[in-house]
Amino acid sequence: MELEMNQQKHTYEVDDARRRLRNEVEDLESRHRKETDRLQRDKDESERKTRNELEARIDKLLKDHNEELAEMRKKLDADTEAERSRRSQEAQKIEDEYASKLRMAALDADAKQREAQLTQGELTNVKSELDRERSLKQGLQTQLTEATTSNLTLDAANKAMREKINFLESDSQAQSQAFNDLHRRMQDAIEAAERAHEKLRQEETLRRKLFNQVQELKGNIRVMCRVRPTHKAETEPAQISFPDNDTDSKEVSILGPSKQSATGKDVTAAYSYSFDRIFGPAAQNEEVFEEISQLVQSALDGYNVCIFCYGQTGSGKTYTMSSTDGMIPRATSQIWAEAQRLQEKGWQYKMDGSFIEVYNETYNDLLGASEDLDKKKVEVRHDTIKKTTQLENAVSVLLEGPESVEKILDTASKNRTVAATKANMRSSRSHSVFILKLVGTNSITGEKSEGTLNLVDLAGSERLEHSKAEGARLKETQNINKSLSCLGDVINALGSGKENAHVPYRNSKVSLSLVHAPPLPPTPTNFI
Ligand SMILES: Nc1ncnc2c1ncn2[C@@H]1O[C@H](COP(=O)(O)OP(=O)(O)OP(=O)(O)O)[C@@H](O)[C@H]1O
Repeated sequence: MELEMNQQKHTYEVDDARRRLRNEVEDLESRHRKETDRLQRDKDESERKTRNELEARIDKLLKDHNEELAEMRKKLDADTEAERSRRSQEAQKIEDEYASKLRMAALDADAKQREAQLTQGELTNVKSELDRERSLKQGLQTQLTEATTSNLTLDAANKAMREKINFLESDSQAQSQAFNDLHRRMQDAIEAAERAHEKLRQEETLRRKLFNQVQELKGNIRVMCRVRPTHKAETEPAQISFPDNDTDSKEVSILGPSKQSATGKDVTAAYSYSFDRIFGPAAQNEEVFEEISQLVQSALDGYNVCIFCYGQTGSGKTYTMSSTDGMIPRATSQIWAEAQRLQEKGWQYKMDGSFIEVYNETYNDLLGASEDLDKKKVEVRHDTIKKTTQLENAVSVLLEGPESVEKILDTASKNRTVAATKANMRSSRSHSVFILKLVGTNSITGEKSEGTLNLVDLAGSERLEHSKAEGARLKETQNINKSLSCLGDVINALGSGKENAHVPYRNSKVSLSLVHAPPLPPTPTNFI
């Protein structure tokens, strides 16, 4: 029992010892674990510190290294730059030396070339001197030969002269008589030529007078009619006949529309008109000009000539007046040629040309600047004391040859084109007046003449009721009709034949622009 109890006690003690041991082991293990953890932490901390220190050292080392590198690079750059500038200075020096050597060489070459040129010049001089000497020698030789020949000729002439002198001496009285006769005859011939010239001048004055008397006898006012050819577009042209086409060419007959008479017959009325001259559709501008060229001549003789073209729109007024072979170019070239011819007879002419447009009873200068159209105020002024008429504010061109006329017509045509863009059909709705002033003086006879040639292209003459015009067009048509009717009054007054009859020039701008001659009203004026 005691054994059992000892055994049990021993078991308890062993168990207790075991338990204690186990606890101690566990305690030891836990302390060991804690110690291991602490050690591990310490180790980690120490490693981290070491790593940080290492990294900081590496960074510092790297920074130091980079700085060192940058320093070295800077130094290297500076060294390189210094080396480069030293090298470029050296190169520049070499270049300068080379350039100066080149300059020297060029100067040398120039000097050599100049020397060569001088030598060449000298050589040429020597050559030309040699040539001169040669030709001098040749000339001298020729002269010598000629002198020898002329010596022989002179000898022969001398001999002949001696013989002649001998002959003349024997007949000198007869010779001097013949010479005196010849001299007298020559004086007579000179005097006869002088008389003939004088007579010619008198004849010219007489011719002028008679020529213009003939013109006046033909009528101061002449009315001619030109019928233009039918246009293709005209489907029902008027039936016109020319009964005396082969003789006088003064009659024209127009067939009216056919109507039924009271007896039921178709009758066609014929309307006949007579003029001073009729030009049919085949007539060319040349033929028309032949008829008026005598009037143009009168203008040179100091008369005032007006040539009008009147008719409805499209009837051929501009074609007759201003086409390239129309009356204006033809008249001016005839005047130019005639003025040249009259120079022989002592006449000198000054010719001034102006070209104006009368639109809506206002003057426009067709030779002025196109931008001045409808802006610049052109006026006609009469000086009743000086008995002169002036176009104020309008360009007047001195005619220095037929080409000046071309220039005038060209400028006028350009201005008319500009005007046409302002108002459609404006050229048909305006009158244009070409004015040529001709002032002549005769230095031999002392005569003077002052004439004017007016070539007028009138506006189209539509009837108001036919034109169906309204607004601006109505105003234009009224102005045209008024001016044409006033012009008719002027022509009637001039044609009345009454002396001192009042001529209403001032009632319209177009007639006013045609009064040019001193005294007012003008000296014989011819109209077509
Ligand atoms: N005799 C002619 N021979 C050939 N063609 C002509 C003749 N007359 C006129 N013409 C032609 O008829 C057309 C009208 O003529 P033009 O322009 O001269 O008429 P106008 O009377 O001046 O008209 P407007 O009053 O409109 O200015 C033009 O094409 C012109 O070339």
